[in-house]
Amino acid sequence: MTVTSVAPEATPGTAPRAKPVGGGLLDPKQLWRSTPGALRKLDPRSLWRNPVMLIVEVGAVFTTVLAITDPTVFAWLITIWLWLTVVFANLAEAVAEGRGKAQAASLRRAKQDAVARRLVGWGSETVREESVDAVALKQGDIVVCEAGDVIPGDGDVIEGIASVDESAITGESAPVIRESGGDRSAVTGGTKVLSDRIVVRITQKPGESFIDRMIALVEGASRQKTPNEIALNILLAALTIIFLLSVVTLQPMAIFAKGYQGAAPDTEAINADGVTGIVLVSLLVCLIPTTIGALLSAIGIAGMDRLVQRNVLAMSGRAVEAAGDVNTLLLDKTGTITLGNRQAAEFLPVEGVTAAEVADAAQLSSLADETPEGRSVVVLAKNEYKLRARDEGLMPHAHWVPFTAETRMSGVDVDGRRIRKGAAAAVMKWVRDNGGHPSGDVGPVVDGISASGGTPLVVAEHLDGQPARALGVIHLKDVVKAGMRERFDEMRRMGIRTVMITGDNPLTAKAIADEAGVDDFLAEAKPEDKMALIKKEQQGGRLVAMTGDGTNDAPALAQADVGVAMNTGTSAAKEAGNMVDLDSDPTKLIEIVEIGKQLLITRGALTTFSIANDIAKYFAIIPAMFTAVYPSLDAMNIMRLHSPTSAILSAIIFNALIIIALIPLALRGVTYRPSSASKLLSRNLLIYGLGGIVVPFIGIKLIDLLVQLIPGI
Ligand SMILES: Nc1ncnc2c1ncn2[C@@H]1O[C@H](COP(=O)(O)OP(=O)(O)OP(=O)(O)O)[C@@H](O)[C@H]1O
Ligand SMILES: [K+]
Ligand SMILES: [Mg+2]
Repeated sequence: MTVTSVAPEATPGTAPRAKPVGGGLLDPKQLWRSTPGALRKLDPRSLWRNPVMLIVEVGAVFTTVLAITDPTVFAWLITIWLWLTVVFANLAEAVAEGRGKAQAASLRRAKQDAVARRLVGWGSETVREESVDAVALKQGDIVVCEAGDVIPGDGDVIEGIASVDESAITGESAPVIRESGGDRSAVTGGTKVLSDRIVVRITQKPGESFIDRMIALVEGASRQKTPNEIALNILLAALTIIFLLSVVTLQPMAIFAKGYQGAAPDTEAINADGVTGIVLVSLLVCLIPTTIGALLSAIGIAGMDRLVQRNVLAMSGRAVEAAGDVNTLLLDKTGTITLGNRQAAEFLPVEGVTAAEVADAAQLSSLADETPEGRSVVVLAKNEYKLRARDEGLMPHAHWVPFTAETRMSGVDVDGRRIRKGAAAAVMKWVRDNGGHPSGDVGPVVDGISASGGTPLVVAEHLDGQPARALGVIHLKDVVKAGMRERFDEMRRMGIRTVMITGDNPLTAKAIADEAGVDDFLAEAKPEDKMALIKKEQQGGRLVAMTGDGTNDAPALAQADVGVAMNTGTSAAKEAGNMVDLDSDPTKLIEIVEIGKQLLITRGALTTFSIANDIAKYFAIIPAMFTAVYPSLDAMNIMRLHSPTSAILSAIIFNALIIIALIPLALRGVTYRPSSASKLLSRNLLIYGLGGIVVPFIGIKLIDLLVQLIPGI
């Protein structure tokens, strides 16, 4: 089996976007621009959501008071660095938020002062047009938009067809078609009609438009803590309490040590009253998990931001996390795994019928079929058999039967002749229901096409007063996208099961599934089968991700843990899902899962690093502090720091600087290669756990070498 190669531009979204991601290294200018925001976040009313940092702030207030009442160089330096610790933490969050600000500003421009042309009395004899402010529109209002108008709100087209410039939200300059009925009826407020005229029924509530939600999202304003973040915060708070207690127990030890040693001279760290207040606060700040406390929300915002960079809007942080935990990926065959422009390649007649007759019937039945499949049938018949497409407009008696995923057929009833084309099982049933007998040579042709991965469409006709009969088969060819097998191998290494879903027959499904390398497939699936499959997976405790665009996908999108709606889809689909892909590229789901994984892994890695850091600091400072009073501890004082005060100050400075040093990593995410969860865990424990223990020893020692030059330390 080989993966068919196609031109690279044929696989939208599988290649990384060229868009500037601004990830990379942190721009110092960005730090500077975010500083006012970081200072505003010192307000305890906003800091209370971050318990670890709130404790640091309370400590900083406390040492400020101590430093004022009993000013020493040591007290002031500690105080300054404690405040810097909180500012650096706020800076991490502010920088992460700042990246969405520019995007929010350009979105605001798109929605500025639009005027709506509201139609009063729609549906009655006397329709009147009035001009109203777009913000005054209510759900259910009817508006009209003509070339040059900005669409004043989200809604569904109920009359007409127009080309629309959606670049304001998608960044894509090519115009798109929006028309009443079907899956292309949704329009977004702030986009611009380029040609023709449409009548739109507003579906949004005032102030809750798609653009409003986008602005709130990219600004991080509507970001709620996710359940995992809350759990991690609780864990951090618990660790904080443990460290708090362990710091408090140092006090009697210190007093005892002083009494026992008696003669040892007082230091600024330990005097006859025990450990000084400044030192107690410093120790506490060193030991509580400040690093992850500082970076946690930046990591979450950055994850959302990475999705936005790829033109995906996550409606909640929870959705992004769920993407990282997904176990099962449901992927449509046509358009996701295959290129999707399934083209008619051949007309194969049954015995007693000519290929030209099949082509003629197939073309007639496809005149009103706007699906890519239908159009390709018309074109092939024209090219191969010189059949000029009849104008459907000239056939007023014709009753067109549109294709639905439910019936899996389309066709026409005209002048005593009924023609159907569609999935073999569906059309053969129609033949039998209309008095016909399945002809013997249809089966092998259908199976032959299917086994090669093609889609067979059986063409049948039913003339008045005669039994229905199959005429032949259309061979629809589709091509598996390049690089699919590699992507699915990657998914497998991450422990994710991929399931291909298709309305096609089991033979075609199997051929494509084998070629693409998915783990499993579901053939002859109707929309409701998707829903059933999702529920079954979820009952086994698995998280499921899927994409969809049609109204009939909406229930499944709502049921899935990660439901990615295509922006071209219906408003029902967009409402139901928890993410929207502005590029409407179903392959994006794979990238979304990768981004979610990276978010979780980054958070895990930095938590490990932070806690390992705190433990290392404990062993770095405590011996240095107590050797003054307990000379026997000298053997443990492997770091040979200059003095107890320099040891503590160095640790506090290190503790603050490591936050700044890790902001780029928190924003960019740790790099990872797809592998199983347990392998990743052990690898991260090794790198970030061990690194977290070693780095503070080196960092504190280096800072100590500088700090000891300050007089009074
Ligand atoms: N325009 C059409 N007219 C008649 N039959 C069609 C048409 N398009 C598709 N079919 C038939 O209906 C079946 C189901 O189509 P449907 O679009 O639901 O699924 P699919 O395209 O095979 O897979 P996917 O769910 O990935 O889109 C197809 O396999 C084909 O046999
Ligand atoms: K710390
Ligand atoms: Mg389809």
